[in-house]
Amino acid sequence: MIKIKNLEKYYRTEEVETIALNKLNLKVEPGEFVAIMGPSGCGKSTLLNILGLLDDPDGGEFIFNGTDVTHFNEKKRAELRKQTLGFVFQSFNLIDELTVFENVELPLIYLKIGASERKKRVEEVLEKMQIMHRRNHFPQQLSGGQQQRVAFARAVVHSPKLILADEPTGNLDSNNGNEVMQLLSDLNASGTTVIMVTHSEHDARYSHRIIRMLDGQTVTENILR
Ligand SMILES: Nc1ncnc2c1ncn2[C@@H]1O[C@H](COP(=O)(O)OP(=O)(O)OP(=O)(O)O)[C@@H](O)[C@H]1O
Repeated sequence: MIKIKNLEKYYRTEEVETIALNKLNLKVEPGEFVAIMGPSGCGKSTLLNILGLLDDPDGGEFIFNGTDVTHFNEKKRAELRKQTLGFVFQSFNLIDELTVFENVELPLIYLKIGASERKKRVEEVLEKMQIMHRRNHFPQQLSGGQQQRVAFARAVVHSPKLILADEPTGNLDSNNGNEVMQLLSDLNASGTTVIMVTHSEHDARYSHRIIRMLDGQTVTENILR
């Protein structure tokens, strides 16, 4: 699903140049659940942004689903993003002015799916995430755990091939955190590829493989199952 070769990313400010990714190599097969770990500043978010087609690399090669996307322009990246990717963030990133239902409906509106099909799919996923009873609430009226379940519903409502999760339990207590990790595991068990950045060894143990990064490179790998 993902083949990355010698990936490079630099950040230049007036005085300094930071090498965020230094000829990084990575392969992820369809159906895998991979955790990415490493100290602050080692390049995890930079890598996740490139994997999520939110940013482009300065060097190297990125093959996604058999297509070379290294030099895709923003229009092509956005198209691929909305069709095939789902994002889950530490800060949930829900839109405060929209209800639960409307937040989850958004990816389907972007895909120009009709209203009755949207309603069906949104209700289905809200049921699955056990948050249907809050469908007309606004994000601020929900607990952290409930907000993350809504964010999950939004991430998966269009059945993406790949879920990218950035510290998905970072703002949750351990009960809600475990629930969210179980949701990720269930999604993965039903065929969705998952790549998750985490600082938590506990969360990483839900994955199949832990990739450890240092100074913009992958350094070790632990195969868990
Ligand atoms: N927009 C930017 N401008 C300049 N430097 C940046 C920018 N974004 C990231 N960097 C630098 O690139 C390096 C990698 O950052 P990145 O955010 O990918 O690390 P990280 O592993 O995700 O860290 P954390 O665990 O703290 O979130 C760091 O040295 C960081 O300071």
